[in-house]
Amino acid sequence: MPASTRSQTVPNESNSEHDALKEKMKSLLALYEQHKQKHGAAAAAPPPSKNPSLKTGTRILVFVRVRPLAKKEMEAGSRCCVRIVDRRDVYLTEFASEKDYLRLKRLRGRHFAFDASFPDSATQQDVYSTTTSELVEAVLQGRNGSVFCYGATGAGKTYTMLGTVESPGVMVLAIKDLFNKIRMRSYDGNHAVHLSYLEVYNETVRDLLSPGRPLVLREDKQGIVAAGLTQYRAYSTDEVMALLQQGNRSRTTEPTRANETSSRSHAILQVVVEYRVRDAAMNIIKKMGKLSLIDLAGSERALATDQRTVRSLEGANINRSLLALSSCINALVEGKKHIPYRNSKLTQLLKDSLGGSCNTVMIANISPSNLAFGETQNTLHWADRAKEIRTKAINANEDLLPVPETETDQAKLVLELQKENRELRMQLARQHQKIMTLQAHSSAPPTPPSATSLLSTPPTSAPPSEKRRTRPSLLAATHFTPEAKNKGDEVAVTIRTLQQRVKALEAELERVKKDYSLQLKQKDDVIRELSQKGGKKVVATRASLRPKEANTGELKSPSYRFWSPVQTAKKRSFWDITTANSPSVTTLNGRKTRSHLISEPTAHPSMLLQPGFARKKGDI
Ligand SMILES: Nc1ncnc2c1ncn2[C@@H]1O[C@H](COP(=O)(O)OP(=O)(O)OP(=O)(O)O)[C@@H](O)[C@H]1O
Repeated sequence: MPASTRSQTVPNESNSEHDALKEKMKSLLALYEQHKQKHGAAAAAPPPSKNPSLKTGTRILVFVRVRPLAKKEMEAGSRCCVRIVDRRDVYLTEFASEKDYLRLKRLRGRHFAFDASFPDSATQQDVYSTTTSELVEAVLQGRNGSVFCYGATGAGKTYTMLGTVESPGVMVLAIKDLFNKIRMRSYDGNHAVHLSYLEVYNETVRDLLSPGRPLVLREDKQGIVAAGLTQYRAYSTDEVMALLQQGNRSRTTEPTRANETSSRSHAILQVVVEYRVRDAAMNIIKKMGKLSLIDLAGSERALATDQRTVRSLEGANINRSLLALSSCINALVEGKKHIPYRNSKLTQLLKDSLGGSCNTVMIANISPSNLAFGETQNTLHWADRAKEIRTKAINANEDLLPVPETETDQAKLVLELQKENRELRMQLARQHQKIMTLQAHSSAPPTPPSATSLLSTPPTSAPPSEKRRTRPSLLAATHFTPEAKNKGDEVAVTIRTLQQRVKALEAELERVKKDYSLQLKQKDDVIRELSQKGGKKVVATRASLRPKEANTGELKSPSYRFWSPVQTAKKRSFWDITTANSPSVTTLNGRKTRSHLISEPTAHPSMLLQPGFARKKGDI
């Protein structure tokens, strides 16, 4: 066959094949169209999600932390019965008892899987970043978060939550992170941070920032709240740390057989962040996120602790609230309609964290010692069960409040005025410092002139006008001319001059003080007026919180930032508690608190005192 003929035949065959394919495609498309019309859009949509978390909310994240073997445990010849596998699983080994001759040398073990598990070498930062840092970020987006530490006495709950000065725990790291994140986001003071710290002891709720009468729980729009609980407006990490330290000292502790300074109460630190954002319609919206950090009391069995005295009642109450917590967890896991939150104060307070729309994290603390096998097994079982709890689907702050523009402007103005007030107070403090220095110099005996002072004697030939303009220097007054050096009367004259200058400066300071006080008062009035105009209580302002008093112009303690709606029986300010009024051995209503461990006053408010926190690594 010639090439030309062949070349003609091939396209003819291919064309018919091509047409057949085209026909097939057409019929398939028609079929598809028919199917689409019959089943509608759903046919093309992906199948409904089988992930229950999308329907029922997010799962509680459960982590386990193993603490190092304690000295006592090592001395008692205990063995390590816990192993962390792949940073997730916990392998618990039950060693046969030496007296159990039948099972001698036989081992039993069990695997538990968690979201992550931390070996005894894990740092506080490791624990914080894995468990809590995401919650802090979510709080800044208006979502609530809770972290609670569970475990037997001495398992390391307080260490994990509060930590030590050298290794601060989750509470401190979370607040540090929160302030850093706020600083990065807003430079205009848009975020307000309020803080409260309470304990539940023997079924009573106590304010740890302002210890006094027990608080009553009531339910309002925001959930269960402790009426009269101090809300502290915080501005920096340092002051929060000092507050935590102070609050922790007021916490009820008792030596138990299992732990020398065992926390006998459940402690709840709540940090509320309020801020304003613009929505799509450019309205200003108020948002709020709440972070709850909870250090539960030891979950040990009654026998492990001292059962003879007050401890029996205390232990019963701890067990009661933890039992109530277990019942709630069981009811939540089983999907029951009624969750028995009302069975204890603790569960009432944790209602939001367990069943509400909240990101919840649980850190179960365990000891690695085989002597604590029973407690460890209980904790792991409990934690394993808690994994199944699902909190409500997160609905980033349902109650967003639109804020009218005028109110925002007012709020901004209030913030600016507050800032200005702070600066004025600082200036006042500096002036005060100056006069103190002057007074110290005037009461000191005149020092003989040094070579340098002799050389630096100011020229006497300066024109009178210049002399008047320059402020008389104190140092200049102590300079002696060589001729006057040996003359006693010259010294006396100099002292007199000095005293006159001090007096003049004191008068000047008095005038400055009066000026500043007047300015501060005026600004306070403006702030108060603006707050009242907005129809809202501005919790943070000094004027709205401080009782009316004569303005002496003296520096005030930061106690004005405590906001207690209900007066407590014996209300003390922050500084009162940490200094003069603080008894060296504290028993509050018969309770022992950590403050009995403190012998020296705090050197600097920003320093975390060891006794206020978990004991040192070496002590265990
Ligand atoms: N991860 C850890 N690294 C080093 N030391 C730790 C660790 N965890 C706990 N400890 C130490 O173990 C001891 C007991 O810890 P902690 O007081 O935190 O226990 P607890 O669970 O809070 O006990 P309680 O319920 O009785 O208050 C402390 O001395 C603490 O410093």
